[in-house]
Amino acid sequence: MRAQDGILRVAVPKGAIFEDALRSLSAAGLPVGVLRENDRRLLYPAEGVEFVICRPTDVPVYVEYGAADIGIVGKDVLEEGQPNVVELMDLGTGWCQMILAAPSERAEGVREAIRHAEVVRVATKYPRTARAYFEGMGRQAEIIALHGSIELAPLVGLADCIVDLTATGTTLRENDLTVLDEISTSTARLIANRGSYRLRNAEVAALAGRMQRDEARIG
Ligand SMILES: Nc1ncnc2c1ncn2[C@@H]1O[C@H](COP(=O)(O)OP(=O)(O)OP(=O)(O)O)[C@@H](O)[C@H]1O
Ligand SMILES: O=P(O)(O)OC[C@H]1O[C@H](OP(=O)(O)OP(=O)(O)O)[C@H](O)[C@@H]1O
Repeated sequence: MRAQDGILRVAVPKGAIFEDALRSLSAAGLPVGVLRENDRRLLYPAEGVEFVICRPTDVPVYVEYGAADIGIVGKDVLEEGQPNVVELMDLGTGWCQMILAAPSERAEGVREAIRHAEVVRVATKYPRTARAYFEGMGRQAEIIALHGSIELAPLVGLADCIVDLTATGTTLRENDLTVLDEISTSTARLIANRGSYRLRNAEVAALAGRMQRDEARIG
């Protein structure tokens, strides 16, 4: 485990929230100009800080274990993984919705199957979230865990429906899927390692204080 008294290390997610994460970190005065999303270089020492670029789902892992002091990650990932980290701030960026969806032509059938407590097959990248959603309704589901392109699964008979994220709605539309239910909404969060938060509180709190929230999406 690394000591928490060195240079602050920040985990930055590549992908959908990369640019917004850079904007937030830049607003806090961090020198993000060195970062390149698609470089093969993954560790970026900069002035007074060090950045790591990783997959979004891995950000909380680096932060929980103290390999990074702080990081930026979607609320959806936190709800799914339940990492032991401090959630410092809702940045308001990276808005998206977790939805239940099915092929439009079979949407009514899937709705009825769920209503009659039949076991439906659900493809998702978020198995815990999907299971909790069905259990919350007193329903059972067979969860098929996938890693991407979830919308494909019900089109080829791998699943009846999906639990996945939507933002613009383009992917649902392009694949003729209908939203059956809105499960939750997600925005990007600033998270901190518990030890870093305790031992470097002034530094971490000051940094969070300088970050600008995108108020439009904060409820
Ligand atoms: N279409 C979208 N528009 C805006 N934000 C999104 C969208 N899809 C996902 N997000 C948000 O951005 C985060 C990163 O999504 P992205 O699609 O880049 O990574 P991922 O492929 O889910 O992650 P991993 O590679 O670790 O599996 C998500 O956790 C979510 O909070
Ligand atoms: O509503 P939209 O704006 O179309 O965005 C929704 C898509 O974005 C995410 O996919 P991502 O880009 O992460 O690719 P993936 O399918 O490989 O996970 C999500 O899983 C949807 O597929």
